[in-house]
Amino acid sequence: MTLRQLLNIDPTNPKPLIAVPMTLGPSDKFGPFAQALDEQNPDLVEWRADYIVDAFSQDVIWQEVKAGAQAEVQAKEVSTLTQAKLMSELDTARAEFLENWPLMQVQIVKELVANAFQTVNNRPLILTYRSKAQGGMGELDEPAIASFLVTALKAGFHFAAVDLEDSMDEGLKAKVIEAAEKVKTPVILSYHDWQNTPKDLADIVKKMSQEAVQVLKLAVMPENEKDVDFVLETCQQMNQQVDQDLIMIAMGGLGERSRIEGYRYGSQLTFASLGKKYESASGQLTVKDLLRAWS
Ligand SMILES: O=C1C[C@@](O)(C(=O)O)C[C@@H](O)[C@@H]1O
Repeated sequence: MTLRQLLNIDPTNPKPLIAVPMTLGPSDKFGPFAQALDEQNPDLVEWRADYIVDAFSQDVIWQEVKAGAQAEVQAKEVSTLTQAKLMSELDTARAEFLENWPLMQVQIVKELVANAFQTVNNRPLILTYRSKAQGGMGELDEPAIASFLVTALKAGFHFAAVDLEDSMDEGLKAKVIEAAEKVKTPVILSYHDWQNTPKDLADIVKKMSQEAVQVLKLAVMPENEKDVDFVLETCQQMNQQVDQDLIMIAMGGLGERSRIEGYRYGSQLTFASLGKKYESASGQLTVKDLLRAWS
């Protein structure tokens, strides 16, 4: 099944799918992004949740709750001794907070997900949380990332696909895959190398294909034109050998042509940006430049 068929997006169109990243943080304006989306109308949006979710992590929210409680105590006209006593009660408050956190987290994630779907006007949305180690902005640890993804998948909105980092702990990966299966959301297993183009790229693809996922995505950094050819040729070759749909990208300026020509080698989706300020990886073209290159 092609990726277009799998995601049920205009299955007869011979061109690859175009996905634009939504890289909005808590203080960014969502309106201009939504407007650019309407104008450029890509097939999918990739919600890069790592740009926003960390601002609502357990740690951050606790610091806010604590600061609020401290300010309240300080505003009270009580003796220093009473103030000290009230402050010491913060420990109990912390324990209560931790107990309530799972429910709070569900509520927070629901609101973030609802907001993401509203911004993209219910277009097909890929759920992605990219960790710093894999070139993203996210600093949550792996259990927190897995918990976020599972909670987001269960939030009552249908994601077109969920991105899962191949480097994640096997047990946690299995939890996300299980949650995705339950809500019938395909999983894109992702591998990134921001430094090199690994010589054993084909073996990496084969190993990734052992997982119970529907799509494999590999984005690597080429050092020369040969590396770009190597990525494209490996994509073509692996298409014959693995069941999953493939997305293979050579990043950086050198790799630009892989984003334009990749589909001729069987790469079924290409990432492009709604404008330079929204790009999520080096070498990404704007949707306009990509369409120009194809015309
Ligand atoms: O994995 C990828 C591919 C990507 O890194 C790129 O090179 O276009 C962009 C990311 O947003 C996406 O999650």
